[in-house]
Amino acid sequence: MFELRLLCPEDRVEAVGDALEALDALSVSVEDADAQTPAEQALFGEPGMPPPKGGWQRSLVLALFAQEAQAKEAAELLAPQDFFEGCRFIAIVDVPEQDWVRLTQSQFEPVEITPTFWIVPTWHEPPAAAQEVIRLDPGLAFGTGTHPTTRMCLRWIARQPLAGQRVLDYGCGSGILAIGAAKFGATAVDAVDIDEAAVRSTEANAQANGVQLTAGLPDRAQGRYDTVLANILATPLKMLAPLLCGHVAPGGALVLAGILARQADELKAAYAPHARLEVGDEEDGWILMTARL
Ligand SMILES: C[S@@+](CC[C@H](N)C(=O)[O-])C[C@H]1O[C@@H](n2cnc3c(N)ncnc32)[C@H](O)[C@@H]1O
Repeated sequence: MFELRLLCPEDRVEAVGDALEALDALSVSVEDADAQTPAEQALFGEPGMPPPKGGWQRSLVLALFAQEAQAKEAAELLAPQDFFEGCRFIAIVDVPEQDWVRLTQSQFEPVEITPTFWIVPTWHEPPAAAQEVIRLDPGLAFGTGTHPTTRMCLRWIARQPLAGQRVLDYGCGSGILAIGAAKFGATAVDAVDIDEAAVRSTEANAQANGVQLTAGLPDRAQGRYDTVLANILATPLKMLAPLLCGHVAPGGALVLAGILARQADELKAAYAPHARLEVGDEEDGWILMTARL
């Protein structure tokens, strides 16, 4: 295995990742180039820090190729092109397959949502107590179950009588919430995201989990839903208030995450004309807010 390593500014990461995948990279992963330094950034924001929009300011893009010639060819093809601007080629490194697999796998362990509901990477056996399992491997889209905001939404899903419901996952990322809703009985699930890579990732993950859903860009959300889930961030959630509430059927549930505890009041105020938001869960400084319309 050969790893092509590039340093990319945040706004080039997606284009470069897509191009490397199109050139037969077996996988593309992204890391914080400033990890372990004072400039290290939290991926999804932390109390007191502005959340990075979609990634780190300086990202290390790591593309794995089966052959060294493929990695060299990819570097040579991409280097002269405009979209490579601002990126710096670092190296092509021979990575022993076993090390790479072990390293990736060691970073993603099964995640317990409830004692009987687990997120399990494909290389792990589900725990014996698991009755509901979402199979998910790390990819480019957000949502592996390791972030508190995702876990709180999944815990909420596990507590609800979703059987027969129409559910919307707005800002689906990997599709983890939409897949969870389908596993817990929702019969019509729409998953939407502004990021096309997230839409593709959701489709692939749904298929791998044997669930039916429709994934697309935000205009794919149509009509009213019994449950609307949106794990985004406080600022877009405030702007989306009329739109999200407009998608909730009378008596339906609205579930919002990606909100820091100290942002509860501003969210309540933004939603007040449409819905009465309450804090439903809290973990590591993040809250889940819900409303019944
Ligand atoms: C924090 S991730 C959540 C992913 C997944 N739903 C979860 O719970 O783990 C937020 C997602 O919302 C998407 N997003 C951000 N702003 C959006 C908007 N205005 N409309 C739709 N999707 C948006 C992002 O592309 C990203 O995939």
